Amino acid sequence: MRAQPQASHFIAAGYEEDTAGAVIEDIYPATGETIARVHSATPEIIEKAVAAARKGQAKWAAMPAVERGRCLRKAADIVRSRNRELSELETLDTGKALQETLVADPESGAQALEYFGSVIAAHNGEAIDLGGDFAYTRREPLGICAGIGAWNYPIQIACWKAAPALACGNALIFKPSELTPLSALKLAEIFIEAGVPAGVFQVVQGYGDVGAALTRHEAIAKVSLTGSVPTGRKIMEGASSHLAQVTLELGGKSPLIVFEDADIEDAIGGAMLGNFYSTGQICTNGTRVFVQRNVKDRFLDRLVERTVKIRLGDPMNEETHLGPIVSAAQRQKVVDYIESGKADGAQLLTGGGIPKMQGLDDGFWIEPTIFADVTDGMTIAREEIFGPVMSVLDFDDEDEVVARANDTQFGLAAGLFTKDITRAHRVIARLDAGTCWINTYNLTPIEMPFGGVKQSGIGRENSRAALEHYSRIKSVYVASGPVDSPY
Ligand SMILES: NC(=O)c1ccc[n+]([C@@H]2O[C@H](COP(=O)([O-])OP(=O)(O)OC[C@H]3O[C@@H](n4cnc5c(N)ncnc54)[C@H](O)[C@@H]3O)[C@@H](O)[C@H]2O)c1
Repeated sequence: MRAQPQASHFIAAGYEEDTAGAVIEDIYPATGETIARVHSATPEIIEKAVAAARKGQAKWAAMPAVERGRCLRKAADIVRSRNRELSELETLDTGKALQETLVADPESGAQALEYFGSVIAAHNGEAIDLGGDFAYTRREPLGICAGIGAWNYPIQIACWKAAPALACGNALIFKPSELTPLSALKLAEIFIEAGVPAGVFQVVQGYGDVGAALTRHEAIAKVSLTGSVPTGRKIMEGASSHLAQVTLELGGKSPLIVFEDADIEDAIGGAMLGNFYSTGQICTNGTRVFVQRNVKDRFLDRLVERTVKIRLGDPMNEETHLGPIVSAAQRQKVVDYIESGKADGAQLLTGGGIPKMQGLDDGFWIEPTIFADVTDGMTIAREEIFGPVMSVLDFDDEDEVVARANDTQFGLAAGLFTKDITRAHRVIARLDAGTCWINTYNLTPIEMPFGGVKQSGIGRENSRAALEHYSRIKSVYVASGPVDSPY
């Protein structure tokens, strides 16, 4: 299987190559085959991208917002019309089941383009009456922004950053994860087709050093990262060299709380969705499932019954539920966490191994895994695993579970299941998390702000909140009479 792009980077309005850059092997996680080879951006490529962004951004920012919005909505239509092609590419790059990518990946990107393409014309400054004199504010773009992506939702991440950035009149230089370089290039082609000027959305490939070079570049006004907490720290440090703004969407170890009065089948559905979808490679996953003690046995019995029915297999087969993990290194990390869970005395209820996959044995497979009797101090309850490993913990009462849920450096997401709606709101208000769900899990509609607190991040993506992070306010005082000067 080959998915070789025309060239590694997308600069100005077309593909560009510089073979002096380090080679990036793009591997199909289901088979271990190399599907493409691209080169990491050299300093010359980065400078070309910055120069083209300067030109393109000036033109783009001068267009009325309603026209920029029209281009973004056209891009949304093109993404939708190529959904299958883009989904297949995303499946090749990530290994995620086509059953998922067909409904979730390009489509959520299209929703971002459509949403920001629609709301931007109404995103204006304000007029402030000062009693005769007045002031007004302008919402202006920041200039050139850099987007740096993780590998779990490549085209969605590119769109979640590009849509609000471009809507506000910025240019975006996007660096995909080195593990998933392909779909952002297709998005760049689509923007050009939709009428977005050259240089406004560009793609440079690279490892962390390219992300670091972009972050430290003085022309970059803002860096938006989706990635891990350690990378977030480095980006904040790099951006501080010239006080660039940051949006950081980082990792998590989110609590999902099941109270005794919950609809148990729903709660199990939420816990499975929030631990196994995308083979567990979702930042908001509710990987600490707290179940109230008197419903624990019922919960676990049905959870295992339902989990063993999950179908692993060829990701391109639309009947397949779960594909492999993205890379051999990430799979090894997951295996190590499973071993640590066993060594710490958690009870392995199902999974925990590398399955036999006929014809796909060189892929990076792992079974959906459930541990019960997990306690707060165990490594599997404290660290982000980023694989299909669910930890189930018991609790007795509300105060206790809130304190334990909050006892973590992370604060990305949280969820709870209960029929007592008063309790639902009371507990949600007490949880340290940026994105929460009541009686469901992991739904992230574009209209809802998305992001974390504590070490899970800074800033918000999606919703009108994202527009605040990609524009700056200019205040203008307007006098209506002579200057009242004592001199
Ligand atoms: N909050 C969210 O929205 C969200 C969504 C998806 C994934 N994530 C998180 O992402 C992580 C998994 O993704 P990952 O392994 O690709 O993360 P990562 O931090 O290793 O890499 C993310 C990106 O940062 C780049 N990078 C690495 N070092 C850099 C540096 N010094 N300067 C600039 N860029 C650098 C990488 O090349 C990659 O493109 C998990 O922690 C997960 O929770 C968060």
